[in-house]
Amino acid sequence: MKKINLTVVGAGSTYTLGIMRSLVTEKQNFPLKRVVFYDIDAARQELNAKATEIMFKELYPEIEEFIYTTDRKIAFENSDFFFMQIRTGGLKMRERDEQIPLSHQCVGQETCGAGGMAYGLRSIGDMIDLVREIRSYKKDAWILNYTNPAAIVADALNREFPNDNRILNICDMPAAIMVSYAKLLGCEIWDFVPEYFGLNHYGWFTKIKNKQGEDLTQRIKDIILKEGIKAVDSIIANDPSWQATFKNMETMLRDNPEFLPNTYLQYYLYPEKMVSKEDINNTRARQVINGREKQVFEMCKRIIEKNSIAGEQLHDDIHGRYMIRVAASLAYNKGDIYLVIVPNKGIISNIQDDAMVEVPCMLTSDGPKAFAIGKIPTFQKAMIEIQLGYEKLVVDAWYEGSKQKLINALTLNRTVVNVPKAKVIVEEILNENKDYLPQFFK
Ligand SMILES: NC(=O)c1ccc[n+]([C@@H]2O[C@H](COP(=O)([O-])OP(=O)(O)OC[C@H]3O[C@@H](n4cnc5c(N)ncnc54)[C@H](O)[C@@H]3O)[C@@H](O)[C@H]2O)c1
Ligand SMILES: O=P(O)(O)OC[C@H]1O[C@H](O[C@H]2[C@H](O)[C@@H](O)[C@@H](O)O[C@@H]2CO)[C@H](O)[C@@H](O)[C@@H]1O
Ligand SMILES: [Mn+2]
Repeated sequence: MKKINLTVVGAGSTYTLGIMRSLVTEKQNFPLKRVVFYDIDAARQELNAKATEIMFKELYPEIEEFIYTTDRKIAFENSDFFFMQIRTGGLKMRERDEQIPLSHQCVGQETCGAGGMAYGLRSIGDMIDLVREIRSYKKDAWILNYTNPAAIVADALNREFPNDNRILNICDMPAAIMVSYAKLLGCEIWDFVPEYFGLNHYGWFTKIKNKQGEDLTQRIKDIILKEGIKAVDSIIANDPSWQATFKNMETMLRDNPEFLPNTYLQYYLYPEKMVSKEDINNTRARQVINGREKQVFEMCKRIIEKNSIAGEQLHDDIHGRYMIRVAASLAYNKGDIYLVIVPNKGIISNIQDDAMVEVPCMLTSDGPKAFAIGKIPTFQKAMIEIQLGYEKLVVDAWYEGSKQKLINALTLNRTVVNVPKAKVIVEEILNENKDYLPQFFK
């Protein structure tokens, strides 16, 4: 097996340490030669880097070189794989994305509704810029993107790099849900062959089989309706907000038992309930700042201080392992099946071709190959079409600097709908994001 050179872009992320620990778990599947960290925030990255260096010395001495840098040339010129996970504007801007819609009694969320629109508008420019520069050094490297909102980022990257099938947008949510299904059945997520369709954070599992071909769907539904379902992956197991989200998955299934829903549908199906449980002064961003972000960087500091990971609860996680397994299937032409986000091009036959859809794909060194899904039912088709209209209008608006298209986008979005609300929210979001979006202020 040829050993891989990997670059992590946005290496100051709260997820970096978990991904690095997951690389240890997956070292047989995805053996590494060199790891490079790149971030624009040197101080933030350095904490993750110094802790990672210590962990690699203890658990992954086979890695020949580990460096961290803010220099793009050093970071980009020699890698086979790029894991992208930036957050333009940071968690501080995430908080504003959540607060602005909430102040108008609309869902305030990182990737859904008006908050997702604001975050999408900020992410597009940085992501296009980064991918363009990576491509100037490495034409054939695999670029695996986690940067959110993945639906909007995927659409923009597909417009900008239409013939580049080595850019894959990925979400860990379906995998995290499957980890919980696996727990219910007493098996492993890697035993599952999922059938799923939708847009990112907006989809449904239609079937879950095991690798022996046994259909497990009804058993999973029955257990959820009888016993409930819990978040069990290491990052989210002890998080009350994620447990509440998994509880809502049960409600969604009870209200419509046709398919197994993605957790994120809660924001579109129960927007009033989601708004009513929020505290505008303690939205999810604030919880992450006081929770995951604090814990991760405190752990880094302890590891650096002790010069060892001994005694630390440093776990692998599905977020890391999913990305790494996707990468391994591409690198080694394994033909494994994972859910990724790809141009529709007839996969869902009654949805437009240029939709970026999240579907099962076989992953080989030729890139992702999706399986035909055919026609989807009227309810899901209509849900997808309005959301797709919203996503397309947001990306159009970014290119054109069109405020009207943003208002139209939010008018379509199930979390806003009313034109007067759409207008005032767009106005406030643009004002808050002036520095990131000069095209709207010409
Ligand atoms: N697709 C998924 O399912 C999934 C799952 C989890 C997280 N995410 C996404 O991963 C990203 C990281 O999340 P987080 O909560 O750890 O955020 P974070 O703010 O902790 O980390 C993001 C890092 O990106 C850096 N950054 C910002 N702009 C950059 C640029 N232009 N170039 C290089 N680095 C840059 C920041 O300095 C920061 O260190 C977010 O986009 C988040 O939404 C996606
Ligand atoms: O509110 P946050 O920052 O805790 O989470 C936002 C992200 O949520 C999903 O990712 C989960 C993932 O599903 C789970 O496996 C584990 O890794 O935790 C992640 C978040 O904590 C979602 O898929 C992402 O797109 C969101 O950014
Ligand atoms: Mn996601």
